[in-house]
Amino acid sequence: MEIDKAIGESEDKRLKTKYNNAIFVIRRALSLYSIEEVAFSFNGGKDSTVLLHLLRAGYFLHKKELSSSNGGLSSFPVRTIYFESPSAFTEINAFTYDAAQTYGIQLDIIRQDFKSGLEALLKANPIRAIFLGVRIGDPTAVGQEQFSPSSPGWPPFMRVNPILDWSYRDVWAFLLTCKVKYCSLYDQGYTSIGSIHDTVPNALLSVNDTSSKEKFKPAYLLSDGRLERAGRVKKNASVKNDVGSDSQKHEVLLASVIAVGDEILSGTVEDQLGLSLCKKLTSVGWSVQQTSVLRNDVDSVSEEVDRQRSICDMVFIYGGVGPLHSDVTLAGVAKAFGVRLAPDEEFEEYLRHLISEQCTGDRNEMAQLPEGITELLHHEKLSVPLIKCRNVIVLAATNTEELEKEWECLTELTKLGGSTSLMESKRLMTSLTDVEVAKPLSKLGLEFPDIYLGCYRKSRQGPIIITLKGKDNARIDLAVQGLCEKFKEGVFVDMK
Ligand SMILES: Cc1cc2nc3c(=O)[nH]c(=O)nc-3n(C[C@H](O)[C@H](O)[C@H](O)COP(=O)(O)O)c2cc1C
Ligand SMILES: Nc1ncnc2c1ncn2[C@@H]1O[C@H](COP(=O)(O)OP(=O)(O)OP(=O)(O)O)[C@@H](O)[C@H]1O
Ligand SMILES: [Mg+2]
Repeated sequence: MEIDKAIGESEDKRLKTKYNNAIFVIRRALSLYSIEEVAFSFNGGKDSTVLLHLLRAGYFLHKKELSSSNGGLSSFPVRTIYFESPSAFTEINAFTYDAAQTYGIQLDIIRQDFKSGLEALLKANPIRAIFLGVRIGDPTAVGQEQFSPSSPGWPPFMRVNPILDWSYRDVWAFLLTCKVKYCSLYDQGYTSIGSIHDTVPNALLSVNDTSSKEKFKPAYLLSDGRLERAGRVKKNASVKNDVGSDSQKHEVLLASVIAVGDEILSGTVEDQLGLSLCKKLTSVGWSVQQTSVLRNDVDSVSEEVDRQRSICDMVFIYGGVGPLHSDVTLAGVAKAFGVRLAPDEEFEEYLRHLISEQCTGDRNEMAQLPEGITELLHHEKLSVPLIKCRNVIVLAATNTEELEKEWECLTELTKLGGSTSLMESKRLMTSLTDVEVAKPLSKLGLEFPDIYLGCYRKSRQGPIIITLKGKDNARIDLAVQGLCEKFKEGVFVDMK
């Protein structure tokens, strides 16, 4: 079998591992289900094309083991389904039909939507499992395993995803190493192909050319595989790096700060990062709603993150980030969002640079990130990008110096401060007793509902410090004036 031979002869260790794992999944499926009970969902895309060749190789190896025959593979008996749509690219249709002919595949063309088509297919055939070329990073891969039952509301069958853990680069390494044909659109800058209405060549492959027609490099030259869908026209708005939508622009943004560390709870280590973060957030106009310290425990983290992410605009979490057994923060964040941790090739690359000589094996546990929700925020000053999972920022800092650097980069990258309207504030000190100020202060609160009034004392007998905060300086001045009028002159000292 030429594919098995090509991979065997390749020196790409990673590709060999991916290939062997995929073949293992295929052979497991072929042992669990009879050949009449399986189907292959083929659409001429690159992932589908990889799967076609893996399935042929897997089937060949499976058959060889059963019959100890050494013959070639002239036909491929796995039922192959193609959902043909009027909005498919002609190149995709042509490639799909061509491949079927080349490899002796009997194509079942379905001209219905996925769900209805599958319902009819399963009614008419004993199919129990369907092979798909779904990969981590695809929007539909979230929550899937290599064997995943179809979703509730879909006809019942097993989705088999042999290349779920393959990266964009793995796909191209396979297609190029095996020298197999793929759809011509990939050589014209298309990196992921949907319909003619939502797919254009990937702008990241654009070649600056003086002639009027824009040219593109082939898909396999895209260096950052995470951007393979950049050629898909987005259904809803653009990806934003800045926090706070326009509707929130004039509201105070709410933050929650979470520390993870048994050592903080036992008093062994003092948490200085929380204090520093609260100061920083406040200084750029955020309102910190809560700080919490959690045990190094996945469920504690997931429950707290889940709660805070729905209440606050942004959650900042630190501690418990790394490869140790106690480093559970990312697992907790993943669980809070109902996704799993999955290897992130790009992050792995950064870590490899950082700890290259200590890196053993082909998997780095630290490179596992919450799947489908993670955005890496790069900054030239950081050796490893910051991790942002929707509205949760995972900080790797372990001391205030490191935090300082991460914060600086974060504010530059996300406009943390720029998108919010800064709060104005004033502080007053008085030696009046708390009994004397209590009532007038609560009255002031009712008169100025838009002004935040905070009080604290440095000691039981010492002076009281009153903070007034709001978005409008004039309103703060008015509140201060209102407060002073309730007392004798000179009892409040302006602390600036
Ligand atoms: C064979 C097959 C099985 C599918 N099974 C499911 C499923 O179990 N659950 C689900 O939500 N979507 C299922 N889908 C739909 C895909 O997840 C996804 O919606 C589709 O591939 C995306 O195509 P689109 O971008 O054209 O909408 C299935 C699709 C195919 C082709
Ligand atoms: N119209 C379709 N007919 C049959 N199978 C399909 C169809 N659309 C999607 N699939 C299945 O879903 C998988 C994932 O689709 P997806 O579009 O992500 O990958 P692809 O088309 O193989 O490659 P690309 O990401 O380059 O478009 C396919 O590999 C295929 O198994
Ligand atoms: Mg596709």
